[in-house]
Amino acid sequence: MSRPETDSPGAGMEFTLEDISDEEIMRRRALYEPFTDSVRDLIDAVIRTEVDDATVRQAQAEIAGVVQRLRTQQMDGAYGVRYTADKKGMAWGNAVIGLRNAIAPPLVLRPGDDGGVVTDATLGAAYEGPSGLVHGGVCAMLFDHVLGEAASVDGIPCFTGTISVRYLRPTPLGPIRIDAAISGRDGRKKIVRGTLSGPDGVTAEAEGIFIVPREFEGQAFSSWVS
Ligand SMILES: CCCCCCCCCCCCCCCC(=O)SCCNC(=O)CCNC(=O)[C@H](O)C(C)(C)COP(=O)(O)OP(=O)(O)OC[C@H]1O[C@@H](n2cnc3c(N)ncnc32)[C@H](O)[C@@H]1OP(=O)(O)O
Repeated sequence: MSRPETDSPGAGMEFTLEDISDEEIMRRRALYEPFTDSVRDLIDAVIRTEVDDATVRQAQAEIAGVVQRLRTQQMDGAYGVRYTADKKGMAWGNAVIGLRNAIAPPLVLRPGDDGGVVTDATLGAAYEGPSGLVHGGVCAMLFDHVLGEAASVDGIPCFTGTISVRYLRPTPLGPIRIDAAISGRDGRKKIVRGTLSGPDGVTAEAEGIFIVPREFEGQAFSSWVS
């Protein structure tokens, strides 16, 4: 299956231009958002089902049938970081924000009051580490992305150089919120801080050093905050 043309601005990063109208984006969103949500539901159902063995085997055969049908037409490789002609980001395969990635919660980011970014999400059974609690690696992954978005609010994408997470108390599965903002700049480096909160307040803090690749210096892409 052919793919849209890919642009490689450097640093091993590739962006793929999808020259499509807003109506086409809306059409694809309306198609894939509920489709992917139903797979998220499936993941949750698989973890928590208590049906008998025969029903599990029958469900497995039905899922295999669906997979086979979807495999009849597939793109090569991963989805890629796509954007529209007016530079709207469509990272729909992304592990954290991907609209077409059932592993992603997916996070939806919005600008924060402090020039940073904020997101609210609900983390269910698929994100469990200790019993009833969010996996520490999941917290780190979400921080990595949200801090990365906060580092990139001026439209210049950054790579994570170093990130450290301080787990203050356990994060219960359920509603969470992440806030992040740039706290300092030093040449191509941006220092970003963030917090993860549950219903009873902050449960973890993170600090990261995000680096603008040399090739991107002075280049403006566009805001990724969707
Ligand atoms: C049209 C489309 C719109 C796009 C709209 C954009 C919005 C888009 C938002 C996406 C948000 C995604 C958020 C997810 C973020 C990831 O998950 S990124 C994936 C994980 N990270 C990686 O894979 C990075 C791998 N590492 C590398 O590629 C390279 O090591 C780096 C990080 C680019 C640095 O390489 P470099 O530029 O050659 O670094 P170098 O010149 O040696 O050093 C520069 C400075 O940084 C320091 N430094 C270097 N490495 C490190 C390090 N690891 N830690 C700390 N400091 C470091 C150096 O000490 C030096 O400091 P100074 O001496 O200047 O004080």
